[in-house]
Amino acid sequence: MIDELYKPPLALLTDLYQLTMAYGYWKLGRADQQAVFHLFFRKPPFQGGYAVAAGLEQALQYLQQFRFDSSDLEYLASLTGNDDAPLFDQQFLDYLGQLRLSVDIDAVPEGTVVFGQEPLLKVRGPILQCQLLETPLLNLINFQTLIATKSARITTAAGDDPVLEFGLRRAQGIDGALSASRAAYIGGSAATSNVLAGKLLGIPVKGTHAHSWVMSFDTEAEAFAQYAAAMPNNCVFLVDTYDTLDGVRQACEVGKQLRRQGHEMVGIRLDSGDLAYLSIEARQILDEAGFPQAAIVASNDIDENIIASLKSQGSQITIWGIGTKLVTAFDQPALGGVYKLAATQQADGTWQPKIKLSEQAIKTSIPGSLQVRRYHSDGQMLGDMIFDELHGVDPRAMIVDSKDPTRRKRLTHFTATDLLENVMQAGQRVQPEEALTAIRQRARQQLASLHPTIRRFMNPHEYPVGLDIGLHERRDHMIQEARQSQWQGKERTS
Ligand SMILES: Nc1ncnc2c1ncn2[C@@H]1O[C@H](COP(=O)(O)OP(=O)(O)OP(=O)(O)O)[C@@H](O)[C@H]1O
Ligand SMILES: O=P(O)(O)OC[C@H]1O[C@H](OP(=O)(O)OP(=O)(O)O)[C@H](O)[C@@H]1O
Ligand SMILES: O=C(O)c1cccnc1
Ligand SMILES: [Mg+2]
Repeated sequence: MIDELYKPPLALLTDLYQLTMAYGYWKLGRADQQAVFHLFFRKPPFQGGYAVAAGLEQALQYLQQFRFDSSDLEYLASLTGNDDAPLFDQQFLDYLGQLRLSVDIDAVPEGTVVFGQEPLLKVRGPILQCQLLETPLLNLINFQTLIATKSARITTAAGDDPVLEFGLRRAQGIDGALSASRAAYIGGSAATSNVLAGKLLGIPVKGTHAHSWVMSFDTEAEAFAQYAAAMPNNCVFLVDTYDTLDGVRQACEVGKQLRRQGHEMVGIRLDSGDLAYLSIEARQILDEAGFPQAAIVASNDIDENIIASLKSQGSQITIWGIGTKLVTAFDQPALGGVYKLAATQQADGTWQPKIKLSEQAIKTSIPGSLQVRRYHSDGQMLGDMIFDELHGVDPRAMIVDSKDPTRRKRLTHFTATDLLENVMQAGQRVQPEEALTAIRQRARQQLASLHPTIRRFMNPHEYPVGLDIGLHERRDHMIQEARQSQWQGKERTS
């Protein structure tokens, strides 16, 4: 069953409406019309000030295996419309059978800190292909970006203390667990309890023991002693099965025996009760017993806000075990990333920018073939400019806030980097897989170069992101024109 579910090709892992549109383009002879789509989110998750991009590697792997096999085509042939006739012509299904991706993709590298409205991915190629990819790309990028961001918040709160990701049992199924472990690691967690994620993705694995181990013996002292005998080099004793502080004393006794045998107890784990009070008391007991280096691991429904609170209470926790709240992104379980058409090529070869209007300014799309230019100075990120590569950057070097055009900022005399890099050309991957450790390091470095007020959990300072002033003016013009033609249309029909 698991093998069957995840066996490529996975071209059917899309919404049916992508195939109904693909069919329409094919019938109209427009399948190969060139188009540009952008994948972006509008607002960072968790009411925060930033997000950490993740999931590109899995997206590229998806694209590399993309094709419809005969069983996919047989299934599509079985679909019918409301007249019970087949939904798709056989010639279209033959076309899908032959289809190989020829799109170009530019993407921000994983681990990049990104903001609302900025394309994380730009797909350029035949409109039929671009459209089919909307759903799988969103599926693959939205979730990992969400979890990498949650992990960045949690690890920021933890500071120099390691965060262990313990989420497998609460994750959204098998793939939800594996991709959450990967994204959590990108966002800064130090290890996972998920052994399969360790094997498949090379993430360090860590584990202590559960209450059941203690409960299976007559006494806690015996449980710790037997655990130490079995695994003297990995002793983190869970001390809260009966009486937490008594448990810490028992752990110290076994720690002393271990030391006599030439091993050192790693620490203890607290999994209930007042974690500030208990960690402070536990620290004192451990120190007095000669274990000032022993770690105090804490788990139990912890998130970034609880970490911050515990730290402000002077807690002595040194390692954080975080499951549910991390891998389910508990307080915001989905990132609202979207994938929008932004330009099409005309018969004469020129590109026509496309715009979608909305009552809400933030939902009016940004037309063109976009790139993001990031300005920095002295290791600090200062602002991002979204510009249209078809026009280049306006010499006025000014960004305009797309939500409030009165807010403008000049960006000159700084170093600039363009964030989107070419990762796929004519359907072929052109960048090798990046090491997860390098991606994690990129996230770490970029988070460090963000002003702390932007990293704040509550009501963060807004990082300056704006449209190149030329792009802003062209977009504004398109908005006015689109509104006007709508009014004229209404007048004609009324
Ligand atoms: N000092 C503290 N300050 C703020 N939050 C805390 C503090 N100590 C523990 N917490 C958090 O409070 C919540 C306590 O949850 P709950 O009442 O379900 O746990 P418990 O009764 O201590 O343990 P359990 O039910 O697992 O035996 C957890 O989310 C925990 O992380
Ligand atoms: O709390 P999380 O952040 O999800 O971390 C993982 C939790 O999983 C384990 O217990 P489990 O929740 O299975 O049982 P318990 O709550 O009864 O200890 C562990 O003891 C943690 O409490
Ligand atoms: O190793 C642990 O302590 C652990 C692993 C998974 C879930 N909770 C705790
Ligand atoms: Mg629990």
